[in-house]
Parts: sequence; structure tokens; C-alpha cells
Amino acid sequence: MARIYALAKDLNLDSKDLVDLVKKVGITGKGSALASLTEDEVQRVKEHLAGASASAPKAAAKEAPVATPQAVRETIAPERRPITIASARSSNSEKPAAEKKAAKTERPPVPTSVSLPPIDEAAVTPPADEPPAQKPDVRLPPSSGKASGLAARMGRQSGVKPASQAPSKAPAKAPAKATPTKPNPNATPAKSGPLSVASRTATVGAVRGDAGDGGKIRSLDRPGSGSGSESKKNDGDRSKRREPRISVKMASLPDAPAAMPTTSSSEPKAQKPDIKLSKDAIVGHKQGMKAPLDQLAAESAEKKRGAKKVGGLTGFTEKGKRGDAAEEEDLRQRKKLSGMASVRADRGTKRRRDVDPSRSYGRDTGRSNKTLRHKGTNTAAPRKEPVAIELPCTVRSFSEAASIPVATVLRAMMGMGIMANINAELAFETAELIATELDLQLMLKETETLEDELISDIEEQEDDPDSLVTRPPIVTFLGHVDHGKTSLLDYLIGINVVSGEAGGITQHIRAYEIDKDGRSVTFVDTPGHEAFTEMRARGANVTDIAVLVIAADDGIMPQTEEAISHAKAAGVPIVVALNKIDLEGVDANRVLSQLTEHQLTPSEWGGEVEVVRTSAISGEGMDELLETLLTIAELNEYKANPDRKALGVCLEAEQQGDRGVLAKLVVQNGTLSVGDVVVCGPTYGRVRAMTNTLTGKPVEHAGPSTPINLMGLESPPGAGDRFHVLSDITQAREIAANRADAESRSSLSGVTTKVSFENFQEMLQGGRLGRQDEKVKLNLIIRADVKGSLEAIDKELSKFDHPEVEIRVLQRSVGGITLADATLASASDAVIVGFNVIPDEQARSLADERNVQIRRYEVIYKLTDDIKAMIEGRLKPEERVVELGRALVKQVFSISRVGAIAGCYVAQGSIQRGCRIRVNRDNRTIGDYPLDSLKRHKEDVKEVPRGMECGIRLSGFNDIKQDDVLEAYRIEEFARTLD
Ligand SMILES: Nc1nc2c(ncn2[C@@H]2O[C@H](COP(=O)(O)OP(=O)(O)OP(=O)(O)O)[C@@H](O)[C@H]2O)c(=O)[nH]1
Repeated sequence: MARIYALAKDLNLDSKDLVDLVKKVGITGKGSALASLTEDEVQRVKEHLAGASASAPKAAAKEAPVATPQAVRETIAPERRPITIASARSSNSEKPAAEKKAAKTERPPVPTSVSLPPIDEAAVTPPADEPPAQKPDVRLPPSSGKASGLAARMGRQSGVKPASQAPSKAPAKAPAKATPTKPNPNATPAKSGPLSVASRTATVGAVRGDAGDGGKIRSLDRPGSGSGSESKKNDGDRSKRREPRISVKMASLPDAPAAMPTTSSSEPKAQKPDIKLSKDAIVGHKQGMKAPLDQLAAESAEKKRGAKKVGGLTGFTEKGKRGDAAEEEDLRQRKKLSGMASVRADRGTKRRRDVDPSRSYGRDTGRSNKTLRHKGTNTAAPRKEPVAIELPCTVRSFSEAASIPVATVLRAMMGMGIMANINAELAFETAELIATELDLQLMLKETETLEDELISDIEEQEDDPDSLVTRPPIVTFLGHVDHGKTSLLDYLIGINVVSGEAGGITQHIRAYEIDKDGRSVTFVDTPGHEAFTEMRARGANVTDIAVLVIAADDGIMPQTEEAISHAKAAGVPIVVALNKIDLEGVDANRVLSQLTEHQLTPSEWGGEVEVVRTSAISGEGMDELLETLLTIAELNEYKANPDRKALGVCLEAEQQGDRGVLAKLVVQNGTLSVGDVVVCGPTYGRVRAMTNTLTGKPVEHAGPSTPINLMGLESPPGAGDRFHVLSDITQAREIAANRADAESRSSLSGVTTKVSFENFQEMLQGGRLGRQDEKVKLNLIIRADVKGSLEAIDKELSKFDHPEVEIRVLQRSVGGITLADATLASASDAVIVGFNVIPDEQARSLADERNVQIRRYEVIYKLTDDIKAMIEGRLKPEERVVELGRALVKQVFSISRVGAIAGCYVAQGSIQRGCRIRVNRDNRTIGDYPLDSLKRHKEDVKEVPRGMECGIRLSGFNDIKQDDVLEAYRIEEFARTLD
């Protein structure tokens, strides 16, 4: 038995190519490089390869015992590796030195077969604007066999010869007549012509092929390089070998047309100035008058504005005054007066204008002013410059940047149906709308923060390939509670943590580095219980490989499904540890087929997922598990640069009394050392000490993939916060402080939803999701009341087929919306869809905190309509559901002729007159009715706030019961923010 990857190594082939080849040979069920082949199968593969190599050049066949990797690739999928002229030329240089040497010395006199790499036509076809290269007259000796095909292809390629064809140009029986063609003097313009370097060199090579040393291509740029001693030596060689040669009748190259200066099509057309300079002005300017053009331009601009709605400035035509105003504006810009200072400056300007005796206002000015005000139109003088705002932008900062009173901005917002206060944060889109309303131009000022400057630089820093070394894979255990994650890790590290855990449940993320025969693996054990899904999501984010632990007796359970969703969302290879295999009567096949249902087809069934049968009790399969992980790591070549400053992720952190903050970090790249300055999320510090997570021993340096306990941070960072090493502690402090500020701001405003149907549609329309060539993904998590609903939703969703949108259901299950759903939605930018179910308290608050959208539906067509409308770009919600509050039904009073009155306690928000009420029972919405009456102590009231009791009667529903949860909401019409 031999594993495919090992055989690939022996044969010097790519494992993936060999997997393809194995399929081609007709051996099934070997979907991954880790699959094993029997000796028979190995023999079959080798025989196939030997057959393939027979069609490869003889020289190659002599050197490689079986076949060259190139020949194998061509037999598997020639179209997968198109070789351009350039790459064909370099392919020779990529061969091992010995092989190259052999190829030189043992060049066969007459090549009998030529393996042709596919030619990338685009690489050899000259650009359209290039004069067509003339075909050389190519005559080949009849003995050249397949080379004639090559010649034909060469002809097709406008006389281009791929360099890989070099050996065929020095065959033994050359007709003695073959005359080296002199370089045509006409060819020289090619030097300055628009030919691309590749095509130029190739063309020259084709033209001069007979004069070179067996196909060596010389460049016209160095006319002397092909002559002299080298050429003589070649002549000598030729006469000795008497090689057959391609007789090339040199066609003269056409004269390359002189390059014409072209104007770029993107340039705007030259326009006639619409300001006419009078003769006087020009003469005056010559005589020393100042800038007549500026003055005229200002006047012209004034005229144009006057024709529009300029209010107070209409009729203001006195020479030079507009220039003054513009200068003041410029001065303000130059001085960078902003905010209140800018407003004060405006007021000052206005006062000065008011007392300026030279200023005259036309009588009609006042009238027009009045009329405009009456219409509610902005009467402020139009700004010459666009208003530059920075994000985050509040109403106050908008008004300061635009030099417009806050009240005006708020009024404009009210006009658009946006109620806000002076400190409300504006999204850029909203600011744009306000600007349009106020007749302003808006510009987003990109401010380069220290964060952008330093952290982005670190993140974007590309490592020199020479500096990269193999790093241990980071492996995360995921799976259902009690399926054996901790026990497996314990067995691997040889300690027993599981017996010491509170309630036998992992409560913390553990991360250890384990050595196996000189090779290391870093393991991260995540808590299995639902309440810790948050940490699991984080765990999956740092991970290279996910080990999905499934107890063979239980099979796939709800949390296993979640784990699969997390691993898939993280896009990492998944290995299944089919654990507890020691238990009697377990049916491994049942689990394998469950896996297949979840699109994880085991490799033994022809899929790509490795399933290792393990027992944390007997130790069965442990070596195989480690070996599998190390092999996957080898195949994926996880590398890092240990010589750069460290960066990585915090797994968890806690304040340990007066010992300070203890943070568990994983270094992802670089080396972290004691004394380094670290910024991690909204905190920072200097590394005071580090200890090994397994032994607790002090560590001075931690390289890539090393988990470490770190002391020295000012406060505990959050799980999942990234850390970076900086050189200056003041910079670290500033970045941390800015982040803390931003965090508190966003938690206060809390208005931006991460992903919602509305902003997805906007992003889709704006092309801001994904790249053009890949589909944009709408991630959904679906919870429904019954399985039948799930199936119906699935069926409806499967009908959507849009070339640019892919709907991915990360998770679908029956039951109310849980904390785990909100966590997954937050970690994977998903929208939660609840069908006749409601979120529980924890899910609701996490969704609020993380701005996760939860959309609830009672009828399927509404959901599908929404998705359809969104995809088609016509989702125009005209109404918004505003949640008001929730009340618990404590007692129900049935009053004859009145109906059922629910005695309620308002648990959240408030219940308001005129609202609608959703009735929820056992986490399911059972109805939706208008509120009929709302009373407190027999009095009709407008509103009952949180913490109070009240009596509620619903219109058209009397079956209200104790413990029902009543959700009050109002439907508000809102103006769309984008059209
Ligand atoms: N028979 C048998 N029992 C096992 C095996 N692996 C784990 N167990 C038992 O299963 C129970 C749960 O094991 P844990 O390792 O705590 O499971 P876990 O998945 O880490 O659980 P959480 O920490 O709660 O997520 C323990 O009693 C283990 O002794 C196994 O391979 N065979």
C-alpha cells in the first residue's frame, strides 16, 4: 500500500495531478492525495505513466525513468497548463541542472517526436495596432516528422518560434545549401516599433533562426551579438554536424510606421472658452492690469449663479467683490478654519458685507429671498467648494464642515423623514442625501490614521519568498459536546485535563504545540457547549485545518452541524475524527453517509474528506490522525517569515487580580519577543513575560504558529482581536485609544447593520461585493418552526439562479433563533431568517450588539419575494417595522361581551396605543393583531413603559394565554435612502 502523495513524491509529480491521473487510469474512490493505492494500482499507474512518457521527447525519456512531470500533466489535462512563449523559453531553465546538461550533450540527431506545449496565442499575437509581421517562407525537410506540425503552428503564429523548439533547429542532416539569411536592414525599425518584447524577440528569432547556434535567439537590439567568435564557432559546429535545417527565405520586415502622438480617449475634448476677453482687457493686461481673466471668470460665474436661485447675492455685480468673497473662502480653506471657527468667520464676513457701503442689493433680491424661503428652499449662498467630510460624521460635524446652521441640517433631515439630534452619526449615503437637499457638493475626506499608516502596512507587508520557512499547522478541534475533543487532545499531549473540567465541559480555549518526530502541530481546543460558540467561531478563524470530532455512537448532532458550518465558513480543510470507535456496536458507515449528506464525502467513498477512526481511550488511530494532519500541512505548505515583527490573534484574555492581564495569543507570522511593544484590539502594552501554554515555562521568543501566554497588556483584549508589534509605545497607545474610541462610538450609535437585505442590494448594485468574476454571496441562517417549512424554504431558494448572486445557507434548523445563530451570523456576515420563530433573549441582544439583521416571516412567499426583489435590484421597502417593546402575559381575564383581557407586565421597551402585537407561544409566533385597547388601572393610556403592568385587548383574537409573549411594533413609512 502506498499513499498517493508519497507516490507523487517518488515520481516527482504534483499530488493533485497524480490524483487526477489515478482517476483517469480507472481507479475509483481515491479522491484525495491521502488515499492509499494497492501495489497493483501503483503498477497500473506506473504503466500508464510509462505509456505517456513514450510520447514525450526521447531525451526526456532517457533521463526520467517513468515520465517527466510535464508529460504527465499533458496526458492528464493539457489544457490546464497553457505555456506561453515566455514560459516555454524558461521551462528549460527550470529543469534540474543535470537534466539540462544531459539534454545539451545527448541532443538526438533527429528528433522523432516533439511534445508540443499549448501555445498561448495571446502572448504571441502582436497587438492590433502593430503592422502584421510577414510570414517567412518556411520549408522543412520531409524527415522532420512532427516538427512539420510545429512548423505549421509556427506559421499560424505569424512566424513565431517558441524557444522550446530549439533542439529541432539543430538536427543532423541539414541541407548543405541552407544559407544564413542576412539581417534585413528593413528589420531595424522593429527596434522602435510598437512590437511587444516577446513578439519582437520571437519574430527576430524566427527570421534569424538559421544564423544562430541551434536556435539561440538573438536580439536585434544588439546587432553584433550574433556575429563574431560565437557565430564562427557555430559555423564550425554546423559544418561538423551537417544538421538538417529549416531553410528560411527572409521576408523583409515592413517599415514600422513612425509613432504618432495620440491623444488619450479619456481626455475631455478641448472646449471653447465661454468667456470672451475684450480687446481692451487683453491690451490692458499687456499694459500691466491685473488678472483680467480671473476677474472675468468671477463675474461670469456670478452671472450664472444669478440666473439660478442665489437669493441675497442676486444683482451683486460690483467689480472685485466676488473676487473678495472667493478669496475669503480660499483663505478660510488655507487656514483650515473648520467647525465653529468657520461659522464665526462666515458671520464676520457677513457683518463686514453688511457695513460695506460699496455693496448694493437690488430690490428684487428681497423678494426672491422671500419666495424661496416660502418654498422651503435653501437660501444659503451656494458653496464654490465641495463640502469635505470625514467619517464618522455627525450632524454637528456636517454642519460645521458645510458652514450651515445645525438647525438647517436637522430641518433638511426632517424633510426626508430622518429624525435625529445634533450628535447623530450619519452614514455617508445619508450625508450625500442631505447635501443634495441643501444643494451642496459632498466629498469624502479620507484621513490617514496612524492605524492605516502602521497596521495596514504591517498587514500588507509581503514576505520575500526566500524568507519563508515551513510553520506548524494550527489545528482546531470542533464538534458536538462530549464527542471527545478534549480527550483526543489530552491523549495527544499526554495529560488529563478532561477530568479536571467543571462539569466535564471545556470552558476555555486551550492551545498547545505538540511535537511529533521533529514536526510540530499547534492544537486549539474550543469549548463544545453552545454557550461558547462565540469562542469556537474565533477558533475557526485562526485555524489552518479543522478536525471535526464525531462520536461514532452518536453521529452528526446539532452542534456538529454548527461546527461544519463554522469550518466551511472559514474555508479550511476538514478532517473527520470518527471517535469512540472502541465502543461496541458502532456503525461507522452510518456516520459516513451522514457526512455525505452534509457535502463532506469521505475519501474512502471517493470524496475529499479524510475520515480517521479514533479512540481517545485505546489510542487507536492517533498516529494516523497526526500523520494525516501533518500530510495535509505538507500539501498546503503553510509558511511564515520568522524574521519579521510578530502578528497574530488573541484567543482569550483575563485580568488575573494584581498579576495583571494574562492573554492567550497565537503568533501567525513573525516572532514575538519579550520586550516587544504590542497593540491588540483596543489595548496595548510591552511584553513583560511569556510562558509556554503547555509547560508554563518562561519563553523569550515565540515564532510562527506558537500559542503563548502573554503578560504585559494594559487591559484584556477581546477574543479574536488581532495583535501587531510596533516599534513605538506611544504609537501603540494612540492606536489602542483610537480603537477604544471607535468601539464606544459605534456601540453608542449602533445604527449600521452589518449585512442586511437592503445594504446587500445596495452593495450589489454598487458592485461593492466580491470581484467581478466571482459570484457575490448572500449568507443566510434559517430557523423555522417545523421541518416542513425548512424544506419548503429550501425548495423556493433553490429556484433562484442569478449569474452574480449565490445564496449560501450556512445553517438551517428547526427551533427558535439562538445565540449560536447570532454568533455564526456575526462571524460570517449572514442574515438570520426566522420563519414563524422568534429569537431568544441572548440571540436578540447579541444581534443588537453586533448589528446582525434578523428578518422574520410568516409566509414563505414574502421571504422569497424579498430575496427576489433584492436580487433584481428593486427591493424598495417602503415601510419599516419599528419594534416597540415586549410584554409577558401574567393572567388572562375573560369578560363577557368584551373578550379576553391580558394582564401583562412590560418587560422591554413600551407598549403604545395604535401599535400591532405579535403573539408568541413556545418560541413560535402564532398570530399578529392590532392592539384594541391599552389600559392601566382601568384608564385608557397612550403608552405603558417598561416595568409597569397593564391590560391589553387585541382586536380579533381572544385565545390569549398566560405566558404568551406579546411583541409590540409599529410600521413606519420611511424615505428610501438610496434610489
Ligand atoms: N469510549 C470512549 N469514550 C470517550 C472517547 N473519547 C472521549 N470519551 C469520553 O466521552 C466523554 C466526553 O469527552 P470530552 O473529551 O470531555 O468531550 P468534549 O467533546 O471535549 O466535550 P466538551 O469539552 O464538553 O466539548 C468523557 O467521559 C470521555 O471519557 C473514546 O474514544 N471512547
